[in-house]
Order: sequence, then C-alpha cells, then structure tokens
Amino acid sequence: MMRSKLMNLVPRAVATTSRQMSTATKLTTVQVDDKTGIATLTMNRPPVNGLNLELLRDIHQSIEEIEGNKSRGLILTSSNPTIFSAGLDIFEMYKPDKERIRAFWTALQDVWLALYGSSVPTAAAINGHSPAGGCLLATSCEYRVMLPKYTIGLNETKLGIVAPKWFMSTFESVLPRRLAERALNQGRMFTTEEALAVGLVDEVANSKEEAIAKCAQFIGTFAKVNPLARALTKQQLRAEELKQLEDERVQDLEKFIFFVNQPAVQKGLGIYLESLKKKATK
Ligand SMILES: CCCCCCCC/C=C\C/C=C/C(=O)SCCNC(=O)CCNC(=O)[C@H](O)C(C)(C)COP(=O)(O)OP(=O)(O)OC[C@H]1O[C@@H](n2cnc3c(N)ncnc32)[C@H](O)[C@@H]1OP(=O)(O)O
Repeated sequence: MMRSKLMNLVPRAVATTSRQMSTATKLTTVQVDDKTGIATLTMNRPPVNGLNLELLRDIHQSIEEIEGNKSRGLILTSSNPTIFSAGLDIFEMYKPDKERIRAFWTALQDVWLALYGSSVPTAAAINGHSPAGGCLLATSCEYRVMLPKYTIGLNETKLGIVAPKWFMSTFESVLPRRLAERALNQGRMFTTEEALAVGLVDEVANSKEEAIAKCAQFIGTFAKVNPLARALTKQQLRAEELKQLEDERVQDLEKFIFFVNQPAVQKGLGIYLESLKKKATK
C-alpha cells in the first residue's frame, strides 16, 4: 500500500489560489491551497463530528484523494467551532446492527491505516474538544496545534470500554510510555495547557486560522527535504504499528464485536448516552 503512495511523491508546480478539491461527500471537504500545495481536510458532521460509518468513509476517501493528487501535506480540522471530534459515534456501538457495526469498525481501521501511514506530512489543527477517537485522529498526525480551553485524551476507561492496542500505540508514539500508561488507565482528558506541557500537542494557537497557519508552517519545514527520503523514513518509523493492525485486522474486528456485545458494555454505553443527553437538557 505504502509503495504505490510513494510513486505520487514527485515535485509539482504551484499556482496562487485555493481550490475546493472535493465536495463529492457532504461530511468532509478538501481544500487545496494552490500556493502551498497543502490540502485541508475538514470534518463536517454536526453536531459533534461523531465518527459514524459515513463520516469515516468520507474521511478515508478524502485521505486517498489527497494522497492521489500530490498534495504537499494534509491538515486535518473541523468545521465545528468548539469540537474537533467527539470520537466514535456511540450510537454505532449501542444496540448495534450486525452488519453495520462490522462495516463501521472496518472503516475506522481503514482511516487509521491511511492517516497514520500517509506518505504526505500530516498535521492536526485541533480547534475544539478531541476525546477518544478524536484524539486517535489527532495523534495519528505528525504535528498538533490546539486552541486554548479545550480537552484531548483517550477517555475510554471512563466509559467502561478498552481502547484497542492500535489506539494505545498511537498515543504512545506521542507521549512517553509512563505518562501514556497512566493517562490511559485513568481515562485522562488533558486541557490544552496540560497537553502542551506533556507534548501531547506541539503548539497552541488563538484561532483556527492561526492553527492552520502553524500546521502549514510545520509542513513547510519539509520543503527542502527529498520527499521520497522523507516518506520512506516515516514509513520505516511507523511500519511496526501499521503491520500489526494489517496482519490482525480480522482478529481485531472480531475482538471488537465480541467486546461491544457484552451485556455489561451495552449497559455502560446506555448509561453514558443518557448522561450526555441529561447534560444537554440541564
Ligand atoms: C480487549 C480489547 C477489546 C477491544 C474492544 C474495543 C472496544 C472499544 C471501542 C472503541 C473505543 C472508543 C472510542 C471512542 O471514541 S468512544 C466515544 C468517546 N467520546 C466521548 O466520550 C465524548 C462524549 N461527548 C462529550 O464529551 C461532549 O459531547 C463534547 C465535549 C464532545 C461536546 O460537548 P457539548 O458541546 O456540550 O455538546 P453536547 O455534550 O451537548 O453534545 C451534543 C449532542 O451530541 C451527542 N454526542 C456527544 N458525543 C457523542 C458521541 N461520541 N456519540 C454520539 N453522540 C454524541 C450528545 O449526546 C448530544 O446529543 P443530543 O442531546 O441529542 O443533542
């Protein structure tokens, strides 16, 4: 998979305007800045960018599109002014449809393999809260810029669920092992300020525009680096985690299906959904 992506890494001419590359899907948009050649992938699924089957499929399609059109980099962000992504749409896991939940988890695996394994430089402009699956997306990127007063982290244990191994290894690729282990066990959500202090995010910006500009600046640091050498270096550094999921996709799916169908897990998800609703009516 990575080899064919690498074939796209040839220098390209740049123009001076920005163009909408994809409106084929409604849940993501891809805008390429023709001056920098950088693509911004925006998630747009109100109210909270919950990662359901359709959004995951659109994200995957957009990443493939960006890989294919020789963009110089990918910036992931959200159209919601206060939420990057609320993580997996809990309704996909609560009282699930047998076929759909398989497609849902497979789509999540596809997104992670494409984003974590992307041959282009990736950065996340985290313009809002980013729990669980939202944190997975952000930490799959190579660089993170976050706006103040939001939260980010893998809070699965607080929901009574267990983050799969590849969520954990992505988290661990950003945070020191001891800190990652403690945060995962606690289901800890970090404020922007805390995330910056521990290195979970790289920079703080005061607006989405500034966050995107900082992400573009990061991607710009590769301008004078040979793209093939950069991509092969990234590929080697990330190969172990990617190979592990590629080799164990089926078992990972079956484990998820078994786990999510446990009565105790279903009960916990139901209670959690109720608590989210109650919060909304307070
Ligand atoms: C041994 C190995 C086993 C392996 C098995 C693996 C199993 C585990 C599988 C997967 C791991 C799970 C990953 C996840 O991503 S789970 C999702 C975690 N997400 C959260 O906990 C976030 C919950 N939401 C919030 O905290 C807040 O909503 C917010 C901070 C994101 C936004 O707050 P606010 O702006 O105040 O909005 P509201 O809370 O009012 O929400 C609006 C609306 O949206 C609904 N909603 C929020 N989040 C979700 C969600 N994740 N899924 C579905 N729906 C969500 C919320 O209920 C409101 O709905 P409304 O009342 O009907 O308007």
